[in-house]
Amino acid sequence: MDVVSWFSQVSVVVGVLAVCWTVVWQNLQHIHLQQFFARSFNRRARRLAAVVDPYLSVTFEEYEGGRIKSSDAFDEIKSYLTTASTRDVRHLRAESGGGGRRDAAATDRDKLVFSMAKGEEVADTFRGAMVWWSAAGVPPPSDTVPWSRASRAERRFFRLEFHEGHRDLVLNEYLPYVRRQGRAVMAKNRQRRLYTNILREGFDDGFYRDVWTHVPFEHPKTFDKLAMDPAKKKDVIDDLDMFKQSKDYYNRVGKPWKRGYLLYGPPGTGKSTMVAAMANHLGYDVYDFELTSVKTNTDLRKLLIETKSKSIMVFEDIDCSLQVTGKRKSKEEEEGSKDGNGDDPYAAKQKEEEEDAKSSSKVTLSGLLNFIDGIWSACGEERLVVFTTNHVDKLDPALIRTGRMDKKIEMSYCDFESFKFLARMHLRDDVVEAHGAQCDRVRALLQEVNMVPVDVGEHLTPRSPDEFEDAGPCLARLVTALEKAKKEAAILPKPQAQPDVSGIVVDDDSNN
Ligand SMILES: Nc1ncnc2c1ncn2[C@@H]1O[C@H](COP(=O)(O)OP(=O)(O)OP(=O)(O)O)[C@@H](O)[C@H]1O
Ligand SMILES: [Mg+2]
Repeated sequence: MDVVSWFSQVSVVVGVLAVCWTVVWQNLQHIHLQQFFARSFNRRARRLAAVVDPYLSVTFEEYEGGRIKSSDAFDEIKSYLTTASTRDVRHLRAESGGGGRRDAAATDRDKLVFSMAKGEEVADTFRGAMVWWSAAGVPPPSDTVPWSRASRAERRFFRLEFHEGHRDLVLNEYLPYVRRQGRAVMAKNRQRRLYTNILREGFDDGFYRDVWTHVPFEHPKTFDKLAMDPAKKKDVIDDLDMFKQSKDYYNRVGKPWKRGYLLYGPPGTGKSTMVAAMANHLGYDVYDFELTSVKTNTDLRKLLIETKSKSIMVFEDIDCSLQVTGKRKSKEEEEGSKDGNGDDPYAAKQKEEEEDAKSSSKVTLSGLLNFIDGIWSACGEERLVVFTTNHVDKLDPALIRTGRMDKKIEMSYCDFESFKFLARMHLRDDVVEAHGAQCDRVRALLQEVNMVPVDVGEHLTPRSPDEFEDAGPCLARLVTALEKAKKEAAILPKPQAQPDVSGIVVDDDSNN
């Protein structure tokens, strides 16, 4: 007799016993000795069950903690089973893996990661103990909200079965081993991701599966392709490296392992590009927070809870996303109306539309401050919070004080060093030496006019294959553009330099 049919016969016997017990129990309702019989019968039934079915099981559900957060254990087990299951299982689930890593070899990019499909079972051994994993899913309860896709999703889980005699080994040693191995597999197959939060109606049903959507993160920018002052660049890279290695330090001082960066400067100076370079340098995922799509502080917290460790949380153009400009904003508005701007119907309409867009988000400054360093900010670790802005002077000082924004980096207009860097990147390594006269002219002009790196790069981009060989026309285009900008600058007032906020220290009185 094989094991399966033996078990099915045993199950029948146990089933019959269970029915008998129910009948006896119902008939004992009115008998005085009910409690005595119940206790002793239960004890014997448990012993009998242990003899006929000495197997225990542990279930790992995909969502835990009241279904707020996807379970790390579930993900780790899923990854562990990719190695254990592929040989023995007939039905597999396939996902792309490894392709999001910039260092991934071309063959890695085609790689797929397999895991067990629902209904499959696989055996595993650990120090002589045999265990069985199965993948299953149950339909959602019938009373879920009909329009919410998340709530209609199946509840997936893994079940582990093992002999009672291996209880301690499995619970205390095998499962921690599985989680460690799973994490290692996840790190190996990790496909870096760029997440975005999209507005979802009706997701507030206790099941927050879809608050983030993602695509593979494949931005090609790295620090060695970013034009900025070499000393400043080195400082940023050192700071990032230090942060990555500082787990013990953060533990020792009792601070959540995270760091805030403020990138500020005119449009086109490389702030967003710097975020991509940071993510590539650290190997982190990027969460792009679109605050205008976040309705309330509570929704912002839900988004935070669903972010994973080793990630960069970016708030682009923070001054436009939210009313974080504090009292200064209303003062400006007052001044604006005094200037008579209110008479311009086009400007008034545009302003109204902007206000409408902002008012769809009820995220407040204090909500954002709490997000950065409130009690919830400590869930997860190894994360950067990055704000970018074109108008650093408009931000509420509480938002950017040290401790919230630990490092403030100004991205500025192109200087001659940055020009040489961009010229070598876009054209040839020897371009500066080969076109000395034109480059000297560029140097002189850059001292007189401001041009952002994106524009310098655009003029230096070759427009025909010949221009790769001879950089003259590209440099000439740049010189012409700079001369034109100089003429215009002579007529228009010079743009104001960004204020220095690097050492700003502000009282923390707006976090209440
Ligand atoms: N310092 C730089 N080094 C190399 N490339 C740059 C630099 N600055 C800008 N660029 C190029 O210019 C383009 C625009 O840059 P980016 O989007 O990073 O600017 P930004 O500062 O974020 O602008 P905005 O304030 O409008 O968001 C990118 O394609 C980038 O490659
Ligand atoms: Mg940008």
